[in-house]
Amino acid sequence: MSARIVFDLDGTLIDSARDIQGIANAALKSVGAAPVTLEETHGFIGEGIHVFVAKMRAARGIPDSEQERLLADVVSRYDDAVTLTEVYPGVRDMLATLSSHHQLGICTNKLRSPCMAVLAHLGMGELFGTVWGGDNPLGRKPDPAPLLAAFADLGEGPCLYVGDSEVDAETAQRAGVPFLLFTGGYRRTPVESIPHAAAFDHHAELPAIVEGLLASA
Ligand SMILES: O=C(O)COP(=O)(O)O
Ligand SMILES: [Mg+2]
Repeated sequence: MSARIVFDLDGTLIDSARDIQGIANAALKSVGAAPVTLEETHGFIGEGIHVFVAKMRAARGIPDSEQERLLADVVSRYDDAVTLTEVYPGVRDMLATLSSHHQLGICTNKLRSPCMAVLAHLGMGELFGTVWGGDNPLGRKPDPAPLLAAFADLGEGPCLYVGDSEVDAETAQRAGVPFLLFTGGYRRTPVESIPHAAAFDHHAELPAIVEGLLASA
């Protein structure tokens, strides 16, 4: 049975935290603040770049009045922040396998422009029938609207959402679709506390999980 499978991006298909840390620290340097660590960066990703910058400011005691200036600084560097990003092990084979039977899409809170830039840089731009970024007019995850729109773009068939975070799990729940949790991304809480239909540690596991869920649906 052909299904519609939508993926989150940061922390799910790609490990982009080093690039995001780099542009965050360039912005922090411009206001004389100390850099953020990779671990802090993981904790700030997932709710869009506005929230990232707000959390980054809070961690360094930078006032609200600096939000827009820092946000503009980070966004201005975002399209070029691709060189340190890595595709998680097994992702390319997994996508090749799934795309031969199913329709694939992306629903991320990353802005659409850097999302398309990093997908193009990694040679993955052609695999997805639809891409919804965090600056779409319908809303941002955990609002289910962009996820539902992504599924609608992909036509017919059962729906699955694959992500790495608490926000993704809530989005799937609100959209009424099964959630598949990649445990190796940027989640902040234990796997057991994040609602999921299935969890996996390596992307090579995903095609069999998908077929199992579709067979039992
Ligand atoms: O917070 C972001 O900018 C993007 O994160 P996501 O791809 O995990 O939705
Ligand atoms: Mg994510």
